[in-house]
Amino acid sequence: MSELESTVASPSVVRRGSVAAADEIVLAGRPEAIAMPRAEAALIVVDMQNAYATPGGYLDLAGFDVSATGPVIERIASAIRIARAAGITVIFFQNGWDAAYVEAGGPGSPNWHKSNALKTMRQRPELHGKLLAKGGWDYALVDALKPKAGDIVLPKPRYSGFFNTPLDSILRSRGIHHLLFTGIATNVCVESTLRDGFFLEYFGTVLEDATYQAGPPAAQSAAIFNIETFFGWVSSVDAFEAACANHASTQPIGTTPAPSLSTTGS
Ligand SMILES: NC(=O)N/C=C\C(=O)O
Repeated sequence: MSELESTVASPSVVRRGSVAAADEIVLAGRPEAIAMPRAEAALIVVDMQNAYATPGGYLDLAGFDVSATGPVIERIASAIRIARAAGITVIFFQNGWDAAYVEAGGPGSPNWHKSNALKTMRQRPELHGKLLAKGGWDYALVDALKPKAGDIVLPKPRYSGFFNTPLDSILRSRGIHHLLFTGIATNVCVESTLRDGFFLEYFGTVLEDATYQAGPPAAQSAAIFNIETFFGWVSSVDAFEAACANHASTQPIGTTPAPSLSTTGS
């Protein structure tokens, strides 16, 4: 038993309410399995744009390694397929700004100083107007992950999907309390959105094999540690698929089996 496990006693399955809904799924995860009604869950696809996932896009041009994003794109495509088949709302985010970068903020905004896209464009003026600009290739979602009718697509101007977007009101109006996260980057926009969701009383779970970091592998590990330990739960695309395949379970509360998810692996 790890030091953390010995100090934090946990139930085997976390459930928001005390009653298991008929459409409940139980997702294997860490530090516990987590139960959620499908009608109260949304799959969040964070910033799967050429900027973040394609060679020649912003992250690549700014010096971040995006060579391993192919399998992540495939797993996100699987998660989207599973969610749609299970009737779970799918929400795509697209990060960026208007072509004149008014929404990015000027020197009075920390975003102007910290955004590596803006910094890259200042260093390489020939890129001005290309990175994360609405309407351009860099801003576009990758070809393999295109929204379908019924999905929701939200632009966002900062790392958190809750900031200056209608996400909270969209979720509240639909009675959604559980957010399943995929996308890039785990340690920036995924973690920022999951953290803000935590403060707004949303239960956040990251499907870790459907995410990828901006930076070294340690950035992924640290984000996953933070989420598992402080802000939410960690699961996988396979566990999501298994949970949705088993959603017809009629077991009464207290006897729900707690699927296990190994703490080793990606
Ligand atoms: N989508 C993200 O996580 N973005 C990370 C960095 C940036 O947008 O500059």
